Amino acid sequence: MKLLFTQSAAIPIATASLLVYQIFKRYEPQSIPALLLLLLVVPGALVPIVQTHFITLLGAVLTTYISYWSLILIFTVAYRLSPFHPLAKYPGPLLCKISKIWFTYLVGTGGKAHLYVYDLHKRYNSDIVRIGPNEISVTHADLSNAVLGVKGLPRGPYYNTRTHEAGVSLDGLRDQALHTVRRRPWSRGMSSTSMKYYEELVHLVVREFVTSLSQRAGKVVDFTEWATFFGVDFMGHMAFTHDYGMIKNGRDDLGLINLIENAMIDSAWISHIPWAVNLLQYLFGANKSWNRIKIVGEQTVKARVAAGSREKDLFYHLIDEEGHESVRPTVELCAVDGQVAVIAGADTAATILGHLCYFLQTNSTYFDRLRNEVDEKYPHGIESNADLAQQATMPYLNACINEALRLFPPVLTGLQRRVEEGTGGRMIGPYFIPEGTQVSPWAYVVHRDPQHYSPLPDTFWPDRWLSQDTYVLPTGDVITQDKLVTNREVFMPFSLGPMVCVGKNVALMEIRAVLCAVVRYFDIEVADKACFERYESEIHEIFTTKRGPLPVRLRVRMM
Ligand code: HEM
Repeated sequence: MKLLFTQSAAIPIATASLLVYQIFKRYEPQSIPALLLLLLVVPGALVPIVQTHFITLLGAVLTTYISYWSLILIFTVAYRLSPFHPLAKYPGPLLCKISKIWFTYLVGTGGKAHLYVYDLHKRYNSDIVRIGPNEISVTHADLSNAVLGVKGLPRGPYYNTRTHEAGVSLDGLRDQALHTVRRRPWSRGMSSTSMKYYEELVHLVVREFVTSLSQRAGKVVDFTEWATFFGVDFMGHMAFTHDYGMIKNGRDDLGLINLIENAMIDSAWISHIPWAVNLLQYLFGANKSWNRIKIVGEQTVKARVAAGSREKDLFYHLIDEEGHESVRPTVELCAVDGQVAVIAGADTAATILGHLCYFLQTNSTYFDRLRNEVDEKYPHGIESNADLAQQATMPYLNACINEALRLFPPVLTGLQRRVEEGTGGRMIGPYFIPEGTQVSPWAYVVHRDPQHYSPLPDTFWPDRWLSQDTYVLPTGDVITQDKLVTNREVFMPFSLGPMVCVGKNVALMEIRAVLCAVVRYFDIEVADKACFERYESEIHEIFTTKRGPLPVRLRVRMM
């Protein structure tokens, strides 16, 4: 009687799986045809070779496929855990070393990956921890130079998901040279002349925001929701001269906010396993929310193109109306980039406004200090002094904003970069990082590292951003300046270097303007204490930030 599985059957299967494992290790194939070929066709081709060693065809098929796949897995895991792996000397949890699937699971099921990475750095007491087989999180100060800086690293495969039918959006471009070219129209859209125009828009939308909230004075409003109304309406005006009307109507008729949130949730976890994107989309249509956003975006762009360039909004620059570029970008690609602006700009600015409402309401001394500064600056109301650039010089206002951005950067995820093959590796401070490694600095983790921000790195304490000789800590203790560490070099809520947020100045302008207006014109009363108490625990990482409600009652103070 023939044996079920003899040595002569095992040799071809083991050899093929070892070869295919090497292909996976070296080339990381991601296309569906390549995956089908390597995972289904190759073992299928082995069946006739080994079939004679089996009693039944079914036995041959099952044994071949199962042992082929198992061997590939065993080779993979053994190498990743072995001392021969190039990242072997860096600490990290076993499951992270074995596969990125564990980390993806954490992102997809809990939205608390930022806390996980924070804990890992504490647990291993290390500047570098392994969060994937070929990925590290880094907190060393040199990240601002060696990872994100001008001579830093290109983006990693996390960004592969930002490929649309019309092309790759600016925020997904991994090729540094191409990124520089594509960023040019954006930079023109952020010039000082453009900023003057956006300043008018900020005034317009802030005025509408204050008016609409005054009409609801005494009633409960959710500040998280209203901040998002502001963010979306402002970006609509800025990007497309389009009014989404959320502030005016006090609601989101298009359901755009939910769509954006769902799209971010989907891409937050899928982006960690870019090799599976095609498969997941094919099997589960994992792109549904993005497709809906695309439809809404296309309608906005159609209306914008039909209306023509009445104003020099961001789209005017993206579409290159002034003809600066030798090759004009397509309307479709500009539409994608314009939508990116709305998605990247609306929710992030709103997030920080919500965080500020939370922190200042739970620390009334900070709120009072801020109000004193604003009242002093605007004794006759904000309209009397319309130059928003002056708000950049208000020390306490900016200290509060920086502190909120430090503790809860709206882009909560790590900004993945990659040491490309053929570069010979990269030094980050004293650490050698081999080729083929994904390097992710997580602003949330870097900003809470006591080597960069101390004392009380986990506490909201705006004073750390002020320049003084002595400081009174929230604990009541007094420290001198030499005991304070505030490392501005690694302050990265907007990222750093050539891929720094292109909307940083606009974002700061809006945030300052809204915060000044709210503090100047309203008394704020917490309407549901429980929501405020659980606010921090309801913060979830979805690339950006998913946050809970902040129900407040506003009373008009003075106009
Ligand atoms: C508080 C508000 C904001 C924060 C915290 C923020 C944060 C960031 C961060 C961290 C990045 C880098 C992301 C990465 O490399 O994956 C980024 C990129 C970007 N942001 Fe912002 N952002 C804000 C507001 C805005 C606004 C208002 C706009 C639009 C006008 C905008 C447009 C963009 C774009 C287009 C990119 C991609 C830049 C590039 O690839 O060159 N952001 N932002």
